[in-house]
Amino acid sequence: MKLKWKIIVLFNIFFIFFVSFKILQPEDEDVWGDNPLPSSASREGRKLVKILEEKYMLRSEYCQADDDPWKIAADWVKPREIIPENAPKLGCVLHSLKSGKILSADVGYKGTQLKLTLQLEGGQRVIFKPKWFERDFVQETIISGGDRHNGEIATFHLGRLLELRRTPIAVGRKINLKNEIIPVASERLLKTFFTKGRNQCFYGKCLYCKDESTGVCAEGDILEGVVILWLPNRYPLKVYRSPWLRSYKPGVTRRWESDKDFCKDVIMKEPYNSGSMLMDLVDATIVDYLIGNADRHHYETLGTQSDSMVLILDNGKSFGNPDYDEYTILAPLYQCCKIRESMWQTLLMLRNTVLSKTLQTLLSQDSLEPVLHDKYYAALDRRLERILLEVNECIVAKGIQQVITDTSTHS
Ligand SMILES: Nc1ncnc2c1ncn2[C@@H]1O[C@H](COP(=O)(O)OP(=O)(O)OP(=O)(O)O)[C@@H](O)[C@H]1O
Ligand SMILES: [Mn+2]
Repeated sequence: MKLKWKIIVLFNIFFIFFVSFKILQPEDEDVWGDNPLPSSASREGRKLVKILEEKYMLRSEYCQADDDPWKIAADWVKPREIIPENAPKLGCVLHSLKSGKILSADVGYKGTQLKLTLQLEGGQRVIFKPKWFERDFVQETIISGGDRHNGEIATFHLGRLLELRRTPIAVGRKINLKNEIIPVASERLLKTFFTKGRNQCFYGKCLYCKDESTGVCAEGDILEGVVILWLPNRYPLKVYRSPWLRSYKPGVTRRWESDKDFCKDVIMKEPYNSGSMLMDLVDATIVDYLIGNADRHHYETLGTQSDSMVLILDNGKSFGNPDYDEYTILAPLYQCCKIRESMWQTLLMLRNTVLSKTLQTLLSQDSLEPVLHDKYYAALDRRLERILLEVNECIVAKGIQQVITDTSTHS
């Protein structure tokens, strides 16, 4: 064959290989299934999701022989965070929470809702909030209904993604009431056990725990719920009434609901006139709007310093309706028109479904997956946009200097 023909044949072979490779190459968009990111954001978004998954997914569930999970978790707690940004042992702690032997079980310690206080092997105290609803159950109103155990799990991981890390460590667990609770239950808890058909039930002791009609039932002996790690006692919790408290009485409204200048008064007074409290409340508001929690009537700080963090404790009244967004939850944000720069940047980063995609991956690691009904992922992305819209409106009205506050000062 002449050289010229050899070159033509070789060129054709190369061309065929090149075209076949391009045809067989997997489409990037496949990763997103039916719901691709907008094309302009897709490449950047995919990269971000990958980075965040890399950062936040649990690598190993298992503890090393010399790991003490309870000491690890207690050492994590600092005045402004419950877990560190980088927590490679989180898998070990969550695994211990969901599988640790239950040494004793008692009625809930505080609060109005049914819960258990458990002591796990190694002496760790935890709370167990039981499952009441299926994932697709829609609550009648924003403040009605019992706790959603899955909301506690989702909010813990959402708190990590938002770089707040002020939500208590929570993990799904199925407990066998007959084998794991009844043999170690306190007398006062045991007294509240009863059966309904073949299901084991109990009604515990709390404000709303009355009798069998207010009890919760397992499926057979197995009760699904969330285990929440108790915070170490070295920091006393201090309770504050939220300035944006709802009235809870039909027909009665509170001042913040009608007074657009309400925040002006709040920021003049203790404890909001200095320290980190006001901006911590704005952070909590953002979490609450995303999860649909209109029930943060009180909040607690970890410790009593002016920069002690506002804990985002008790997230059970969440994820009750994926199709309804309660605007007034955002009142501290749109009335005060202030947001920390770090929070703003994080929210901007999580746009274009990065939030929902990443959270979905993180939640898929919980043994109770799916933790949330699919509809809530669209709700999270929609609510995130709404928050950013409010921030923009504030910037237009007041100027960026007034609205975006410096992270380093917390306030
Ligand atoms: N992880 C925790 N570590 C330490 N203390 C906690 C923890 N979780 C809850 N508590 C304490 O127990 C109280 C009641 O817990 P929680 O708010 O979850 O219960 P609740 O029954 O839903 O309360 P409420 O009726 O006020 O809504 C909290 O206000 C807090 O003081
Ligand atoms: Mn509650």
